[in-house]
Amino acid sequence: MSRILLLGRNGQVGWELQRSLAPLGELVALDRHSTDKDGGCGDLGNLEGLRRTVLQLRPTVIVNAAAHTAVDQAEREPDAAQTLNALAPGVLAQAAHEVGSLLVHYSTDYVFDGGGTAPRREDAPTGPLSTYGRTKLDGEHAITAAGRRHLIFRTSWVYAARGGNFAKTMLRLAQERDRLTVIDDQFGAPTGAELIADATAHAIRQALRDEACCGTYHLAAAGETSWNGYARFVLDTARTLKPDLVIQAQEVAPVPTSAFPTPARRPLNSRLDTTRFRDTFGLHLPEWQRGVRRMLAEIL
Ligand SMILES: NC(=O)C1=CN([C@@H]2O[C@H](COP(=O)(O)OP(=O)(O)OC[C@H]3O[C@@H](n4cnc5c(N)ncnc54)[C@H](OP(=O)(O)O)[C@@H]3O)[C@@H](O)[C@H]2O)C=CC1
Ligand SMILES: Cc1cn([C@H]2C[C@H](O)[C@@H](COP(=O)(O)OP(=O)(O)O[C@H]3O[C@@H](C)C(=O)[C@@H](O)[C@H]3O)O2)c(=O)[nH]c1=O
Repeated sequence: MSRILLLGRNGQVGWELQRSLAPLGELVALDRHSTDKDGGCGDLGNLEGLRRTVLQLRPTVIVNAAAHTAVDQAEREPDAAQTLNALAPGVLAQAAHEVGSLLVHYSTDYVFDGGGTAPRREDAPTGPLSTYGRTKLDGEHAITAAGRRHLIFRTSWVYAARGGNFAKTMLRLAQERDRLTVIDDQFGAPTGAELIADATAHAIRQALRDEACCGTYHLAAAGETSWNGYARFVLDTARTLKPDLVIQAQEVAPVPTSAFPTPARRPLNSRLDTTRFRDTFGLHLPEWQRGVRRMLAEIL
């Protein structure tokens, strides 16, 4: 029977993984507060504890859903971001190598520089614009350098019913303000944690049977929108699903990136080409609107 070690169990993706991974075997799900007493150390900042956890548990699969995901905050605390997003995945990869585990990890569209308009393939040149993107890319490199079989899923614009995300921010702001200003020149695909978790479980099953499936994959919902288009869709759908919801904002004004300065630069083109994922795992990735609608129906 497989033993699966899940790190970051309380995040958007981690929470959904608890559900999707449970049928695969014995699941040991940790968060940053988990200590030896309840089955290991789940703090990505404690590199020695993390390593000990893997060596003691000897899991068949390690799924790392924990990360430093506060994009602007990472500019102020690059060392913390580097430890969580780069050093910890490196330690996990090395320990996985020692005990023979398959390591599953998540990365981001923010490893790219956002040039052009075409969806990026996995082998496209990277060029992160932010500390978050750079540290996530360092994490990818640390995993591939360890030389053990792994799955790295680069995804984008993640949302879930549980946890904080852009869609929920828009819903909150639209109830407080008359007008929202939202960038309309950054493009990507909002991707549900539920979809990521289901696809991960499916891919793990396949990778345990067939080592050739290992590597880096783009895993994102189909279609594309801008943050502005996403915000409009969220508010329009919310109005339809819950007509008595008081939405103050009458306008979601489109603005260019230059008019919305943030500490971290974000890519203009976050489109991910998911052909490799589809061809390898044979899974249909639905249009982004479907999951967003479902999430809104759940939370409203
Ligand atoms: N969110 C997004 O838009 C995107 C995310 N990704 C990647 O997907 C993965 C999952 O992201 P998502 O679920 O959205 O992220 P969340 O921010 O929802 O969850 C991240 C989790 O990491 C945990 N964490 C933070 N610091 C530590 C630590 N020191 N030790 C252990 N756990 C820690 C957090 O714990 P706590 O709850 O206690 O803070 C949280 O549960 C990440 O690798 C992320 O980089 C990729 C593309 C887009
Ligand atoms: C709140 C707000 C944001 N924006 C812009 C800023 C930014 O360009 C974009 C998204 O803002 P956020 O800060 O919510 O999202 P951000 O934290 O940049 O989201 C990213 O998170 C990391 C973890 C990832 O890996 C990425 O795929 C991506 O999902 O929307 C507006 O234009 N108006 C607003 O009112």
